[in-house]
Amino acid sequence: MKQLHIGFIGGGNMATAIIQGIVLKKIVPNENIHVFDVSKERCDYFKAQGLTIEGSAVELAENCDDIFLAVKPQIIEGVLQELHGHVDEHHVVVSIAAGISDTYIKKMLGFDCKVVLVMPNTPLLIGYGASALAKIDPVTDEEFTLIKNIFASVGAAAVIDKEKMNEIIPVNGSSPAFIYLLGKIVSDYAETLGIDRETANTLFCNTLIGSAHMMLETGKSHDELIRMVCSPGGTTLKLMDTLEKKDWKGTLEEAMRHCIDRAYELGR
Ligand SMILES: NC(=O)C1=CN([C@@H]2O[C@H](COP(=O)(O)OP(=O)(O)OC[C@H]3O[C@@H](n4cnc5c(N)ncnc54)[C@H](OP(=O)(O)O)[C@@H]3O)[C@@H](O)[C@H]2O)C=CC1
Ligand SMILES: O=C(O)[C@@H]1CCC=N1
Repeated sequence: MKQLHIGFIGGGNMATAIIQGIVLKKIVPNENIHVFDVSKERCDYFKAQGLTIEGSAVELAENCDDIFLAVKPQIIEGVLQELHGHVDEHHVVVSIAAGISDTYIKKMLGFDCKVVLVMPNTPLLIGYGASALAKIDPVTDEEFTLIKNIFASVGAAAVIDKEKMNEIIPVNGSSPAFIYLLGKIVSDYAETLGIDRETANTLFCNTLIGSAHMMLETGKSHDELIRMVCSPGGTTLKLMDTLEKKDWKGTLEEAMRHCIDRAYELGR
């Protein structure tokens, strides 16, 4: 069987994380992973790992079966203009760009090409990612499974409807930033109370891991889990009351809404 060649246009944060998964799981030999990036530093980095460096997006399309669009949404138009006429029925175009729809990609490439939309996140870098994928006709089950396996090899992978690709962004794509901010606030405040910063960070991060496992594995509802922490007349209730008074829920919902709105603004 012909060996598959997987190409990445853009070799930044997300591409590096996805490539790491492909390399770790030996999905294809390293030389079958192709990268085109305008940054020489990124190209040198991948070359040192035995990957194939391409001189342009067009060259990459000529040498690859799967083409990952891993550049910022703001520059995707130029990349798709370049690719026009160089993508054919055998290629699968995988877009991880926030807000960019399959309709736009197909329009820019000029035909009903194969597109898979993915919203990954940076924890993929260390194998603990969470990615949402949408399968779109005429991608075959076999082609989609291969792409899904790449993301599943570096974390959790869930299939969602393509119409919800923007709505999922605050759930898994952008949420790591919010979680890191939470970690920073907790560590900063603990420090002002005379607690060693590293100790606070270790305790809080392990609390995040443990709480995530409680949500995933106990079968208990979020409310039940909250009740288990809130002793009657105790400390947690005071914490929760304050959050409620400050409309923490409303603030977070608004933040998620603005995140989605921005995806629609970036999108075409
Ligand atoms: N970061 C995240 O957490 C997530 C990002 N995404 C999506 O992933 C995509 C990439 O994001 P991210 O990895 O963070 O971005 P990065 O900026 O880290 O990576 C993009 C890379 O593409 C290079 N580049 C710029 N223009 C071109 C071009 N014309 N051809 C080839 N390469 C080019 C950039 O080089 P230079 O820096 O020199 O311009 C950079 O190395 C975005 O569309 C984003 O929406 C999705 C989910 C999560
Ligand atoms: O901030 C962004 O636009 C990208 C998409 C999700 C995470 N980072």
